[in-house]
Amino acid sequence: MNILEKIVADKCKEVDLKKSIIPVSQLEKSGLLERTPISLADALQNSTTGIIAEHKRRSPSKSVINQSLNVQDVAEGYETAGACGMSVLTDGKYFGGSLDDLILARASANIPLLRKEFVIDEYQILEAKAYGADVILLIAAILSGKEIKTLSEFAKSLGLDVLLEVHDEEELQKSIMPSLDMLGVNNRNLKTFEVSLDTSKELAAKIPNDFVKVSESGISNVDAIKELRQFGYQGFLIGENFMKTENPGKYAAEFIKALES
Ligand SMILES: O=C(O)c1ccccc1NCC(=O)[C@H](O)[C@H](O)COP(=O)(O)O
Repeated sequence: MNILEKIVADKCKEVDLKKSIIPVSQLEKSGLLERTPISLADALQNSTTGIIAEHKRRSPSKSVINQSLNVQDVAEGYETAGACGMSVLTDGKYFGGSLDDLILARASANIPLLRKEFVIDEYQILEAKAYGADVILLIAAILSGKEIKTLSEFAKSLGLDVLLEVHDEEELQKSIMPSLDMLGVNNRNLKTFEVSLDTSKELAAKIPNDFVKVSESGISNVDAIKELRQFGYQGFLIGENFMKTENPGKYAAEFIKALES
């Protein structure tokens, strides 16, 4: 089994357990689904920088990145820095995240929040909305075209934006559908962890212009963003480069200032 298969196998068990503890009917009755989400796609289209800054404590590829930070400080720092949106990893076993992180980020920042999760079930989308997210991620490498359609249409019915992530042309071809808002190209191969920004450059022309293009992973400097913009990218998801510093918000502010100059 590769790491992605292991994550998905664990996720299936986790979702089944959660459904038995907090059933869908309870989530629906909670009143938590009433909030009107903020669109990340709109924010990216109206932005001059397009930074989506991530909260990421650890990862399968890098092990520990930063476990000593308070998620509320990070969220506040990212908003003050001028990030367009924030990505919050909610997987516990592999990334050290949780839904509590999402709640705390929501309480501290009024920018679009992406629930960064391995979504395989509508239940996780309901959770995303209930805990304050504005956007969900769907990963083409772990879903069929039919699943992408069902899950993205469900997210849209709740008013959430959908970011669909691909890593190659085959994943892209099975995924293009009107219920997606943003198409993200992950520069990291999630099976081998190899990272190359060429992945974004090579796939750019194959992504229809109806979608906001987002480049994800391995972005560590302003010049890389300036180059990716030439390929039509409007969003840039950055995790480790911010999170490995003592003060991600302060570092993101310097990064964004440099991007604007
Ligand atoms: O980051 C990993 O090691 C990883 C492994 C397996 C599945 C997903 C993984 N990462 C999720 C992401 O896509 C990144 O956190 C995100 O794009 C930011 O990447 P980076 O700026 O390189 O931290």
